[in-house]
Amino acid sequence: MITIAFIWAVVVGLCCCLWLVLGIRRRQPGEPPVENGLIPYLGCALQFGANPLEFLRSRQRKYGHIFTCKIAGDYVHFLCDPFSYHSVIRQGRHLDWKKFHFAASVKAFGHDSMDPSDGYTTENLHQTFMKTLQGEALPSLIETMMENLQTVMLQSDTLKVSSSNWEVDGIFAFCYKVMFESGYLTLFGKELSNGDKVQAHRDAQKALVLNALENFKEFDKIFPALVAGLPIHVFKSGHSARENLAKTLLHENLSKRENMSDLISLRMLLNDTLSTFNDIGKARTHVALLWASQANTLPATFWALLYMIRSPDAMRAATQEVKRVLESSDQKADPMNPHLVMSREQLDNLPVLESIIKEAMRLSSASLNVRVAKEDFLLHLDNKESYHIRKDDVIALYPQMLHFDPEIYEDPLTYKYDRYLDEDGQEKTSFYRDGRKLRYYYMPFGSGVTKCPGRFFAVHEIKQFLALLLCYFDMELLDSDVKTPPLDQSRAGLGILQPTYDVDFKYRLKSQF
Ligand code: HEM
Repeated sequence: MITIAFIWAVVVGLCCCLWLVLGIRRRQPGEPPVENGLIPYLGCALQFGANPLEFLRSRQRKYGHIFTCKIAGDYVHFLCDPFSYHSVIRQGRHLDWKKFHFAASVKAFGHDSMDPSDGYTTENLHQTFMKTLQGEALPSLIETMMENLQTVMLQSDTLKVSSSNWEVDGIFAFCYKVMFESGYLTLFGKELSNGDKVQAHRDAQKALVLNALENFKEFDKIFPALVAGLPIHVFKSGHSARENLAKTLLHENLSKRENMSDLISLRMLLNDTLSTFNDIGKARTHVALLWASQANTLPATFWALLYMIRSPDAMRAATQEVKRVLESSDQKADPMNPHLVMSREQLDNLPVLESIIKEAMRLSSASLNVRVAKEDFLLHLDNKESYHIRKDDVIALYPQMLHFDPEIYEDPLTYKYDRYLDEDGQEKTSFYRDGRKLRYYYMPFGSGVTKCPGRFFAVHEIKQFLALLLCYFDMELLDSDVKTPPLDQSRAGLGILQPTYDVDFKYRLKSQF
C-alpha cells in the first residue's frame, strides 16, 4: 500500500518538475516581464477571464506598458500604451491576423477553414466583405433595413402597438425582437410568396424568424466557450441550436428567398464556385455571418436605447435632430402608413444620435484585438523601448483600457450623451492623454485589417432604430430611478457585453411627432 502511494507521489512530483522545466517560460533579456500563472496550461486564464480590465490594470501598475501572461497555452503580450498601438495595428510583416481569426471561426461554427492557404476555398473573404458591406453596397442595405424596421415595428405582430394603452416590455427583449427580425430579413431576404394564402405565408415567415432568434440566443450563450476551445458536442442544446440555424440557411432554402443582400448572394455564389465545402459546411458559413451581424449589434442597441431613455437631455436633443431631418425632406411620421426614408447622407448627418450610440458602446464594449507573431522580431514602442517577441506568441490590445481611462475620458463611468460632440455640435475627434492627441481613443470595432467590415451598416441601423422609435413612440422607463445593470463579463474579449439583467420600459404610439 505504502509502495503504491510512494510511486504516485514520485509520478506527481516528476510531472510537477517536468511542468516547471518545460511549461514555464523564463524571461530572456530584452523580453517583456512574464507571468506564468499557477495552473499548468491555463496560466492566468481564470484571473484574466474573471475581470480582464482589473487584471490588466493591476499588471500594468506592476510591470508597465507591456507584459506577457500565459493564457490557455499561449503566451500573450498585452500592450497597454495607446501611443504604441500603432506598431501593432499597422500590421508589419511580422504579424499575422488570419491564423487566429480563421481558427476561431472554424472552432465556433464548424465549417472547414476559410483560409485559402488551407485549400478548401480560394475566396478572399476580406474582399467579399468590403465589396458587399461598404461603399456602393451600403445605400441599398440601409434602405432595406429602414423598410424592415418599420414593418416589424408597426405592421407585423412582433409588437403590440396602441396609441391609448402603454405596453410594457424589457428593453433588452424589445431590442432583440425588433433588431433581430429586421436584420435577418435585410441580410437573408424574405421567402418567395406563392401568391395565395397570404396570411399563412406571413405566419410561416414569422415562425421561421422567431425560431431563428431562439436558436441564435441558445448558440450565442455557448459562443465564448467554443472560442476558448471547448468542443461543441459538450453543449447539447447549443449544438442543436447551431445546426438548426444552419439547416434554415442551406443553399436550397436560401434560393427560395427574394431580396437577399449582396453579401449573402455573393457568398452563396463563391461557396458554390470557389470552395469544396459540402452543403452543411456552406450553410455554417452563413451562420457565422448571421452571428457576426447580430451578436454585437443587439446588445449595442440595448445600451444605446437604455442610456437614451434614461437621459432626458439626450432624448430632447435626439428628437430635435430627427425632426429637423424629416422637416428638411418634407416627411411626416404616420404609423398607419409607415414609410419614412432616410438617405445615407441624412443618416451620416446625425451627430447627436452618433454620439449617443458611441458613448453607449464606449461603456459596453470589451473586444480583444489579437495578432500572432509570424517570426521572432523586435517590437518598437512609442517611448523608444523595444522588446523581443517570439514566433507564435500573441500580441493583444484591450481597448476597454482606453475607454475607461480617466485621463482620456473624464469621469469615465458616467454616461454623457454629448461626449463625442464638439462646441459646434459636430462630431468630436480630438481626445488627449498626457497632453498628447490620441490617434486611437475609440475602438469597439477593432483595428487595422481586422476592423469590423460591417461597422458603417451597424451604426446606421442603430441610428435608424432609435430615430424611428423617436418618430413613432412615446417611451418611458417603468422605474425612472432604475440602476444601470452591470456588464456580464462572460463575453469579455468578444465584443459588446450584455447586461446581467433586463430593464423594463413602457411604450405607446405617439399621437403626433
Ligand atoms: C455594434 C455592432 C458591431 C460591433 C461592435 C462589431 C464589432 C466587430 C469586431 C470587434 C470584430 C472583430 C475585429 C477584430 O477581430 O479585430 C468584427 C468582425 C466582423 N464583423 Fe462586426 N461588429 C458589429 C456589427 C456588425 C455587422 C452589422 C456586420 C454585418 C452585417 C458585421 C460583420 C462583421 C464581420 C463579417 C466580421 C469578420 C471580419 C473578418 O474576419 O474579416 N459586424 N466586428
